[in-house]
Amino acid sequence: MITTLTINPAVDYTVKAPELKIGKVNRVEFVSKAAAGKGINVSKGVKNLGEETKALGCIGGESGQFIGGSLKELGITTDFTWIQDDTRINIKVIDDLGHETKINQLGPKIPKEVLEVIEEKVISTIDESEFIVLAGSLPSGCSEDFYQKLINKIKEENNNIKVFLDTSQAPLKLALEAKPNLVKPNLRELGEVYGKELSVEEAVEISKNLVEDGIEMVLVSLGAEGAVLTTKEGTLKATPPEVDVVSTVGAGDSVVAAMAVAYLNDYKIKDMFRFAIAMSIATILRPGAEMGTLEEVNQYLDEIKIDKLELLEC
Ligand SMILES: Nc1ncnc2c1ncn2[C@@H]1O[C@H](COP(=O)(O)OP(=O)(O)OP(=O)(O)O)[C@@H](O)[C@H]1O
Ligand SMILES: O=P(O)(O)OC[C@@]1(O)O[C@H](CO)[C@@H](O)[C@@H]1O
Repeated sequence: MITTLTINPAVDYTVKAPELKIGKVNRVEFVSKAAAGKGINVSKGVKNLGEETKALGCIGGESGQFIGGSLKELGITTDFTWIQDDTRINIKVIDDLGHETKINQLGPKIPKEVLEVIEEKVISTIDESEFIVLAGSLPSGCSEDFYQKLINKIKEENNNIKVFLDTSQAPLKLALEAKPNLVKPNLRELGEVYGKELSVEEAVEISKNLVEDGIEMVLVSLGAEGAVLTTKEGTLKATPPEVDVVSTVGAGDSVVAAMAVAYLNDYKIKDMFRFAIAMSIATILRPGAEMGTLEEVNQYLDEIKIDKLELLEC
């Protein structure tokens, strides 16, 4: 089973403002409302790809109830911890120029006792999980080393379990020291950790160092340019086909979901990467944070170009 933790879930409202005007009244067309947050999106993706998943995290208020209800409808097992304050609402604004403006709230403060309960739930799921995916920002109340400490605890409990991490800024920087099995920053997020804007070549160099330090797989996503995946076997570059994007929200999460599913099913690295990038194409052709389906992924597999970056091989 693939367990996900979303410590800062969200209800995503996606709206269309054909010509978004800053500082003016914008009349928008409502597109969708979805249970989201990075780990929850990963669970939705895993479920669509036919594997068992359980979503952990903390939710509160009406938005929390909406998330619980939506995941139940999708047939996803959950074990959320309730908090007093409302789960945040994130707004995604799509315009006719193809921009997606993302307005993400910080999220409610999580009491210390709730964090302890969540940690216990993560640890107690270890025996029934092959993977634990930790994903998304940390809300206030959570110290920046939350993921780092949690990964250390998980690994102490059972070193065979695979931990996939998708976060950014200080929580990512600190958690790299705990050596999760997979990290999936985008190019900007990786640059933030190293304090500069990175070229793809520099990102690959950093990825190689991280792999040498003991992180099994480093996948740096590059938006429309695809992604680079570095493992002990070397570095691969995936190039997706050009498509008419509906919404890129959750594209990165769909990559994480598909990597976990492919890993669980013993795919070879190249096939795993192709599967994950095909999943991202299936996802960006759907509105809001909707994830692609297995049938759609199979349609795009042959359209993903995978190259070995020979000069940069580990
Ligand atoms: N415009 C696009 N055209 C084709 N593929 C895209 C496009 N945008 C994203 N993708 C695919 O989705 C994958 C993940 O996208 P991206 O790098 O934007 O992730 P991300 O920043 O983590 O996204 P998010 O945080 O919204 O989940 C890319 O590696 C690529 O395969
Ligand atoms: O604020 P965070 O936790 O970094 O990201 C939250 C979020 O932007 O990530 C998902 C897309 O990846 C959205 O569903 C959600 O609104």
